[in-house]
Amino acid sequence: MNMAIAVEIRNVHLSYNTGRKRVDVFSGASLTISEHTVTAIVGPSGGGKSSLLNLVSGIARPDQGVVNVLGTELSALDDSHLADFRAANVGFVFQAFHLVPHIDAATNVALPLLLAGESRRSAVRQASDALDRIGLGARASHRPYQLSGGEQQRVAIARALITNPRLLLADEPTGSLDEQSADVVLDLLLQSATDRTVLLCTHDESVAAKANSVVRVTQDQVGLVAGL
Ligand SMILES: Nc1ncnc2c1ncn2[C@@H]1O[C@H](COP(=O)(O)OP(=O)(O)OP(=O)(O)O)[C@@H](O)[C@H]1O
Repeated sequence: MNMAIAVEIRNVHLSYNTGRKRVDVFSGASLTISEHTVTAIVGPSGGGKSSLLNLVSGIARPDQGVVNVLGTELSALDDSHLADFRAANVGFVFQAFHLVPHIDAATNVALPLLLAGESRRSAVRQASDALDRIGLGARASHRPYQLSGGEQQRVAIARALITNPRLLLADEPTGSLDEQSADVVLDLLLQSATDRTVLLCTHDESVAAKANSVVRVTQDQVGLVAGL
């Protein structure tokens, strides 16, 4: 099968400098991810899973090497163009949901559209439709603290997808959920891959087993262990 490439990482070196101490995370990592696939990123704590997502989103810049995302070489973009690229192409889901606490679910989902300049009326209508589609229509006017963890994560996914990004990055999206809620959230993420490329970090083997590909990240090594 000839698939387009969504992410290409070539000979990437990444280190963090904290005072006098330097942490080398990647020393020549390479990886290719096909479009419209779900890739699980697994590996030990501290191995570099979040760092890999940060490279792909441009939040972390490599010391050396190429990070090409959706055909764009990220090192060619300055911070402002990188922020535009991210807003247009990348959705994020985090383990801790990161919903804004004092606004309701519909407004949380509408936020990326409001930030992109859409009218409040149109943004909230689209957000309410998105919540309907994932079975949370009746919760649209609830604030995050009035929702279960699984419901909050579904709201966070709706928010990440509201701009229809080509790439969805999820960092331990099921890590703080019970098994049943985790299954619902994972299904939502998997379904979303029909229209986009999904990368998710996970400690959970059963989550990784549902992905198309599994990438193992250990200190200094990034490698495809299964899949496309
Ligand atoms: N901002 C930073 N400054 C210094 N070191 C950092 C920074 N961010 C991450 N590191 C270090 O880089 C290495 C990789 O961290 P990273 O968070 O990418 O790992 P991870 O696989 O996602 O870990 P976990 O599963 O525990 O979340 C670790 O040794 C970590 O301590």
